[in-house]
Amino acid sequence: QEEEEGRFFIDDILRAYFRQGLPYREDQFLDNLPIAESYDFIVVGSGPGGSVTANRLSENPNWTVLLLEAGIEGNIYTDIPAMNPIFAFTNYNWQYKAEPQSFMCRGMFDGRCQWPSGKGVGGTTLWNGLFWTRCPADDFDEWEAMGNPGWGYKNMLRAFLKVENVSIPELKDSPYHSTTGKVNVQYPWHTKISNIFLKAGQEFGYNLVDYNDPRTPTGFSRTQINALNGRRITAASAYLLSARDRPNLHIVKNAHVNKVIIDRRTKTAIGVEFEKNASRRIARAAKEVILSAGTFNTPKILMLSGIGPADHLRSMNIQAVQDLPAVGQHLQEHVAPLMTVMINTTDSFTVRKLAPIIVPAFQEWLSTGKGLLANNVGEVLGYVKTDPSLIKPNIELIFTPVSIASDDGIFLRKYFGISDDTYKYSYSEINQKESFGICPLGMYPQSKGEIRLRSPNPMDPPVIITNFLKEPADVKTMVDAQKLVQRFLETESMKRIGARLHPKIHGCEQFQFGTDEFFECSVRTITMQFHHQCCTARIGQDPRDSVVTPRLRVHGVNGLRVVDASVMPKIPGAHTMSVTYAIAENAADIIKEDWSNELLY
Ligand SMILES: Cc1cc2nc3c(=O)[nH]c(=O)nc-3n(C[C@H](O)[C@H](O)[C@H](O)COP(=O)(O)OP(=O)(O)OC[C@H]3O[C@@H](n4cnc5c(N)ncnc54)[C@H](O)[C@@H]3O)c2cc1C
Repeated sequence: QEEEEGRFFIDDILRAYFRQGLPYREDQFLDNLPIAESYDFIVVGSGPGGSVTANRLSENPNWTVLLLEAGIEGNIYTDIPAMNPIFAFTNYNWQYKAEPQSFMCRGMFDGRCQWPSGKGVGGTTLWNGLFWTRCPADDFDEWEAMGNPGWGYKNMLRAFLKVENVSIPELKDSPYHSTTGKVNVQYPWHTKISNIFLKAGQEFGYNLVDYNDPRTPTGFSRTQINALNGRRITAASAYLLSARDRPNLHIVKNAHVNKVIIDRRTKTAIGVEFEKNASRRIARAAKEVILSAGTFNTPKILMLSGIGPADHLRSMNIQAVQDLPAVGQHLQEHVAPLMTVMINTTDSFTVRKLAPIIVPAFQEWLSTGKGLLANNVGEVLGYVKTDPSLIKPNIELIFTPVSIASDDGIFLRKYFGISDDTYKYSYSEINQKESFGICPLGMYPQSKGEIRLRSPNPMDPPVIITNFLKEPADVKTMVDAQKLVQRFLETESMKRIGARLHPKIHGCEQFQFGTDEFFECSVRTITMQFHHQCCTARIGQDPRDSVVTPRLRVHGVNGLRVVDASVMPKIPGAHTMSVTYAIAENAADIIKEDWSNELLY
């Protein structure tokens, strides 16, 4: 009988799902066609970079495109916004970890930062945090001013408008939003406490704004997320589902690319070597290979192919094709302290409160796309300045209706990798007490890390050296940001709910709470990462300091480009997904233009 009931429940889920007009996603990409020997373009990786590129190139019926992805497609659960951290524990995550560092993540297991990145058709958009943010316009103008024509705000805005289909009523007529793109954007279903965050933001001196409008980069807002009717929109659902039946586009999942095959005589990429179903295969590219494997794996594949710092390649016994010292360098990321705020009201969420309502919440999400599960957890954003004389915001305040202590250390602690000792000392006495979280994210960090090969074996994870919080300026910003949060908690709305910072952090006992030393220790101990890794194959004119040209061609190698978050010349003051989509739309135009007259190429 139990089995029958289970069956009934699953059928019910599927029926409700179909009623929403959304196809159930298992086996969307059947992967049952033989792989041809040669295609015009081979795209590696199906995140926003690869999915957009494969879609746009296969719009030309005269071009054949092969998209190779190491993972599999998403499913009904990856569609649920509130479920996102769960997939860190699955095969949808490459399961990389940074090397131990003294600058940050001191309170994590073995002093190592967890560093998730998505593996699947749709890339990291299958289970990321859904924050849809761009950044102040001049971040892109700075990219252009670094010597990269075509990457200023004007072109990026054109690309954002191509990507986006906004369904927030008050933004539909804005010249900075669009209703014709492929990625739906809406506000998430929100909790009651989010209204208090917004009100406190106004009391703190900030307006309610559209943070994606370049005229109002500073202010508070509900988070815009990439979802439709409470369901996640991924790079696959936006860009691949509609294109998967094109006869000239071949999407192959479970295909791990080992390296690019390069004709050493002409220094031209002629194909890729990949593994599928435990056998090693080769596919040839008549025109180009495009790497969209993300900030960690794109430089890894380049180095395995003989493109990278010559001394490092030598140490790995890899014969260099092209000495490019910047491959894997300039790694940047956004970090923040994870701040826990205790309150006197019953507005936050704890495991105890959630347990009895989780099944009804699932049913509500299935039938209406609303409710708790349609919430992306980071539901309000505030773009603020630690120093009023700054010309643009330097901190993004992220408000969550739960804190690290809300779940008894069962789940979030493991997601962040916080060690048992650190958790026990810092949080056990506030387990499941009413609290919420604030993360003041530093938008413009200066510290830089790097990616290196661990070995010449393509299946080995790369070495990730973070170095974040190495630069004193970054530490000062994080200290100032925590003092700013202290001041924020003095607003009337925050005082009314009894908001106060939880003052205890393991390893920081020797410092008095509220001092610079304490705040420095806190961010170095419980370091929250946002996984906005970028810049390891950055655009630039100078091959000594960049990896691809402004046309995204790998310096010194023909027929090879990179289109993903790794090409960003500098980390933008935004979560990086929408920026990567826009980069890829821009890139597709560039590639089409370059091939519009093949004789000129
Ligand atoms: C946990 C998490 C939460 C995040 N939350 C947000 C957020 O809320 N908002 C936001 O804007 N950004 C967020 N990001 C960042 C954002 O998701 C990325 O910036 C974006 O997905 C980058 O796109 P990409 O195309 O460069 O790479 P990815 O999306 O990572 O896609 C790369 C793809 O290449 C595939 N691949 C890699 N190596 C190989 C290989 N050897 N062979 C074949 N395929 C390969 C991978 O499996 C993957 O599918 C988050 C990231 C993480 C990890």
